[in-house]
Amino acid sequence: MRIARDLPTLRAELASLGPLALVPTMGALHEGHLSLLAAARQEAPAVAASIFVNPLQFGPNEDLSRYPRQEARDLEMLEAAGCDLAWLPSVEAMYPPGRATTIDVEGAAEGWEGAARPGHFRGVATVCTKLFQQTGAVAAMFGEKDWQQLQAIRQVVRDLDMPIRIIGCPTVREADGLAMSSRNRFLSPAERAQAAALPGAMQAAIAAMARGATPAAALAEARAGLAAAGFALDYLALVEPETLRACAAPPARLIAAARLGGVRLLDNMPA
Ligand SMILES: Nc1ncnc2c1ncn2[C@@H]1O[C@H](COP(=O)(O)OP(=O)(O)OP(=O)(O)O)[C@@H](O)[C@H]1O
Ligand SMILES: CC(C)(CO)[C@@H](O)C(=O)[O-]
Ligand code: BAL
Repeated sequence: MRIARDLPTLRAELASLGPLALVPTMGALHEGHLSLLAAARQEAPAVAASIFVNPLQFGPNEDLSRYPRQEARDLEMLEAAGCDLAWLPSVEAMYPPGRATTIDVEGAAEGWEGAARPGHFRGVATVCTKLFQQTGAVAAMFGEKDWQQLQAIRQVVRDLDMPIRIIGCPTVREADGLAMSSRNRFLSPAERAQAAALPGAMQAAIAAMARGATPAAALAEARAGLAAAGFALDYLALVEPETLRACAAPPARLIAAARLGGVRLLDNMPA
């Protein structure tokens, strides 16, 4: 596996690779990331992964400094997964002094995560645009776990006529249903045992609606159950899958964000 940490090296390595599918990550890799790498193999002859903890997408009071970093282990995992190229830019390589351009995305990026984390999707859209430009990837893989992010990136690529295919990949879950996430490691053992109640409550709400319960009643019951289980719910809502506009009833996407202890969990499911 080739490793590049600056743009000249990246360009030199790219010259000897064929068309590329890119897996953008912030590192601290797990099975969810590996599923994106496996899917990338189906999209192009060469596979690249980027690891970059992007300061631009973190708010001033968020967890940038404690975001998990484990580069040596990540590189071993990428190598074992058959990745051809690892792109690990420094913050200076990604954002040299004097930069003055960002990508502001509205539409799918409005509300929900966009409201809870002001500036977050500006940071995500800017870094993804740069990663697409830097690598010239023909396809990029994103997890459905971050559903609004996936739709926001599709919005950017559509609006800016970018010649890249955006591929959404299913959420990989732990045995008890919790969506895998790099931040799950910050759950205490008691919180970890409790965490699967989030997807559990979402599934129960979807099942109740399928049996004829009104969405309002089904979601109210899920909210009450989660509050009783110790979650601080940011949102639990039915939305149109692509626009992320709130909608009254299925068919829809059920999206949720909830805090358990110091950890913010995201999840979503078709409803
Ligand atoms: N459980 C998962 N299943 C499928 N894809 C995932 C999963 N978790 C993360 N991804 C995807 O991997 C890519 C990189 O995500 P990232 O590096 O932020 O990992 P993460 O586990 O989502 O970490 P975080 O704790 O920041 O949410 C994103 O496209 C994300 O949606
Ligand atoms: C897409 C991404 C790598 C951009 O920094 C990040 O938001 C993530 O890991 O989901
Ligand atoms: N996977 C989403 C990246 C973030 O939380 O900033």
